[in-house]
Amino acid sequence: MKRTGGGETAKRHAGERAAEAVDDGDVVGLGTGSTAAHAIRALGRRVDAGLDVTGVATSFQSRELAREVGVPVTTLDDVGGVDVAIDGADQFDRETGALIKGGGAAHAREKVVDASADRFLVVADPTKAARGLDASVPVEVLPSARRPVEAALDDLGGEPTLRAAARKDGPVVTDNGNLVLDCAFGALANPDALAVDLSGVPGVVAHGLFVGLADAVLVGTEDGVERYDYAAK
Ligand SMILES: O=C[C@H](O)[C@H](O)[C@H](O)COP(=O)(O)O
Repeated sequence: MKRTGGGETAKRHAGERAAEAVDDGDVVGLGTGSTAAHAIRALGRRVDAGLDVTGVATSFQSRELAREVGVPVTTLDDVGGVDVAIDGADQFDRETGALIKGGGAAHAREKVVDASADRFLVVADPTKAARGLDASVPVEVLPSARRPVEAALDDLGGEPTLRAAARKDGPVVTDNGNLVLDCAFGALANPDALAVDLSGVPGVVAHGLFVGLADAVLVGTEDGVERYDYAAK
């Protein structure tokens, strides 16, 4: 999947604002992607300044970055849930706060961590804002289930494409050892219903529709941050 651009300054503003919302003693879900990375770096600076936090990583990449910037990491096994999760999005519906995630193929672990959060803050740049959702939905599938899942996605009105690796011959393989089908549905008339349908397909590990999870989306701009609040969960 093509990673969307978005200005680095805007992403940094969003990430830094989210990191400011973390309290001393919090367990923090560490999202994946270029915008969440700004939040992890900002958290690292707050840890240097004395903040006591522990992170739960959502991917190999976010764990590596956390270690690099000095944010101690633990696992959901150890803590059960997080106080606040900070994560990016590929597209969000301004009206409802529904998200499409998984541009970095990390959405399975992200969903577990983000859903376990008391507060889930999404960080984004303005290119992610939309009226409704119409981006392709990443669907992580067991390798052995690829063909039947493709058929089921087709039955649901989607057009699945196996995500190819950028610097390896063959497909993207997720941190969980699975494949990703990017499924185009066009404009999503009912994301909630589609989310339920996708979750019910045998062989689907996780899909990138995050409906009713976000408490707020912080959209960085060149000058500051716009905040959208939602009544989540
Ligand atoms: O799998 C990756 C994640 O869902 C990311 O949070 C999402 O793709 C947004 O990434 P970025 O902030 O780099 O646009």
